[in-house]
Amino acid sequence: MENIKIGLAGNPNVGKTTLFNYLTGMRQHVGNWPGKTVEKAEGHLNYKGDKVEVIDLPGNYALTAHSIEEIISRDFIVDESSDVIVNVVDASNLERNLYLTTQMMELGANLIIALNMNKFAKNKEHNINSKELSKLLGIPVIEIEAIDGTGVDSLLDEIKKVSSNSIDSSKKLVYGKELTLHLTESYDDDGKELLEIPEKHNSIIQAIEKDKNLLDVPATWTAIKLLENDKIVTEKVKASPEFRNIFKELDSLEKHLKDVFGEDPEEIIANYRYAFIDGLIKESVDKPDFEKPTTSDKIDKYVTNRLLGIPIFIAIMWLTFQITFTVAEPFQGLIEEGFTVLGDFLLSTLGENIVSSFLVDGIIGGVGGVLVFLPVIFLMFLMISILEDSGYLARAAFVMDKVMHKAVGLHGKAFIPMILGFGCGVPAVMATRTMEHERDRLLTMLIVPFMSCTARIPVYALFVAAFFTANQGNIVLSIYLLGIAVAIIVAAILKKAFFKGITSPFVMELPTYKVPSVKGVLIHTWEKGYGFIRKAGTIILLLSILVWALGSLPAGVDYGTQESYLGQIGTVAAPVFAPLGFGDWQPAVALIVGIGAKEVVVSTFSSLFEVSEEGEGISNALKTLFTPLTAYAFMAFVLLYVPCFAFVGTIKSETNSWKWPGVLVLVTFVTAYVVSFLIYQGGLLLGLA
Ligand SMILES: Nc1nc2c(ncn2[C@@H]2O[C@H](COP(=O)(O)OP(=O)(O)OP(=O)(O)O)[C@@H](O)[C@H]2O)c(=O)[nH]1
Ligand SMILES: [Mg+2]
Repeated sequence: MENIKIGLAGNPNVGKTTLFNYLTGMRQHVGNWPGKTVEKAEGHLNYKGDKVEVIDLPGNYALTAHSIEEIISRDFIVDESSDVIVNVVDASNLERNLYLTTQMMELGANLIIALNMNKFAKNKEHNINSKELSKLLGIPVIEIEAIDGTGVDSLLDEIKKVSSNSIDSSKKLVYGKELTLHLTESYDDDGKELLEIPEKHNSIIQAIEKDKNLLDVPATWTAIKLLENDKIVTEKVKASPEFRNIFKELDSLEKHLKDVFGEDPEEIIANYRYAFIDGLIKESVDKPDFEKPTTSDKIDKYVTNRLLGIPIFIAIMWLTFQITFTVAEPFQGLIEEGFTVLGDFLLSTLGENIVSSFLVDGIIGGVGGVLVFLPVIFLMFLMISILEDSGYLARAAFVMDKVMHKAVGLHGKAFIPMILGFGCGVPAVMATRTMEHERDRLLTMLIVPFMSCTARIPVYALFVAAFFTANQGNIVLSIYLLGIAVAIIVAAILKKAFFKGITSPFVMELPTYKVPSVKGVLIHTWEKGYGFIRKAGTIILLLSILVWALGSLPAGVDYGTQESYLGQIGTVAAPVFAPLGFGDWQPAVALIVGIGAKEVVVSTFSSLFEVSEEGEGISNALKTLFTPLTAYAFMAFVLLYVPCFAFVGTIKSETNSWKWPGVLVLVTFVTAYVVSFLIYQGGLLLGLA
């Protein structure tokens, strides 16, 4: 029994994780937009008596040192003792995909190409001769269909073959006479001198070859990376005793290339890569001279249209909320009734004492108060999963990108994280890893929390049911749009004040539309929904118990009254919120505990009111504290202030300092305060009180 370690590498959104899941039977996140996988995942399978370890890598277009996920993939190929790299390639975008392939070939990786999405290539009338392609590249090319496992057995057979008989994939790579002369290594694999290279021509290679420590990667690769100004490789070479000589040769080669081509070395290398790919495609792919617009192109003519894009985006969100709130309502009522019956039963059997108060006020009031919104949350996740898997979510990001790039100058790659922020801010922050510039990345992290995450939905659901019964969906839509508008404004201000500088343009790739599979959508919905249930059983439960304890102490007070510790804390904090329209102690307490997790705003209210308003329901209790205007200001505050502990913690771990979490807390709190203030005071002026 052998142990074979393989890595799945390739462009974003080509089906690496789909193949990984098929191979390992695991359930890593798959979705129809680029940049889902940001960390590598590991799994394994047994195939014909061998153990195959599989590593799913984040997608990338290049192997430069520009962003974290590129470095992860590169380090994997360079450092880890993998046996085979399976390059998953989208057959319908062969040209672009092969650009990464050439860079892995520069590394001499032991490569196999898994040609995926062949159906989409056929739809475009691209006929790929994979045998020819394989011959030209000097590496095996296997056609697969990752989604149903077609061809996966042949792929595994090939992996087994190649793992014990490795291929030097750099062999067939040619970069024109000029570069080839300068970048060819002096010795071949067997240590035989390659005599045909004229003397002095490959002197940079010879200089690199003098330091054995630099030879864990091909010397040619190091030279290319030096020419490309790669930060990490440059640092590594600087540490070499040979560095003076190497940089001297680099300088003279750079000058030479500039003289000959009149371009930067980086461009020259890219041009050569494309020329190589161009040749490959001409030889091995038969495609029509004029590409017919695909169905995706036809849909995109409207969906990403300059004028229609935003109205369509808003219309889809509107529909999402209408469906969510209308369908969820009856189910919500059922769960509510269930908890009421359970509470009454506990009270009648246990009588009024500390135990029944703990169970009824603390647990049922707290956790139950949030679980009531399970149907809304699940429906919302269902809708998001459908939008995500169909490919629309990437379009939404694209449409927002156009607006924000013009208005704010924010980097295009910021939009996937922002759209993800509608689900949960934590993965959204992780997704900022694809951004090259630290400044863009930090700015994006600071505005992601304004995208309304699902944890806030219970708060909206509670308030719209009480104050805006007839327009629930519309009001929630307006809150979401408010979040987007605030994100744009805050980004513009921060950018002007602290994050000056030009942002590099970025062309966002739009995945092909797909009819989402029922199974895929249900799996996604469940994965997200399960996260909510787990949260109810952990942080929400803990904070509910804390609220209950503070509401019951000091000994002898009536639960949840102003005399309790909870009431005292709220009374001290309440004046801060008075200018925003909600100056009572209960909202103040709810907001304070809600810093832990937004759902706890709801659990706190339900825990406080379930008893004091016996049977009247929490809606009626809220009506004594809020008017529709102050309720709206309160929802806006919940939308905009510090998202939750988990978010702050993620910022801490992603930036490795306490500075940015501090900035985040400040920015979100100030923004929430200012916006709620404007809503309330503006509403008063308009006579909406
Ligand atoms: N029709 C079809 N769709 C596929 C196939 N393989 C993957 N997909 C779909 O393509 C999309 C992207 O798949 P992923 O596996 O998440 O892609 P990835 O390469 O891991 O993407 P990143 O993690 O972003 O780099 C998903 O919507 C998949 O369902 C395939 O063989 N046929
Ligand atoms: Mg993936």
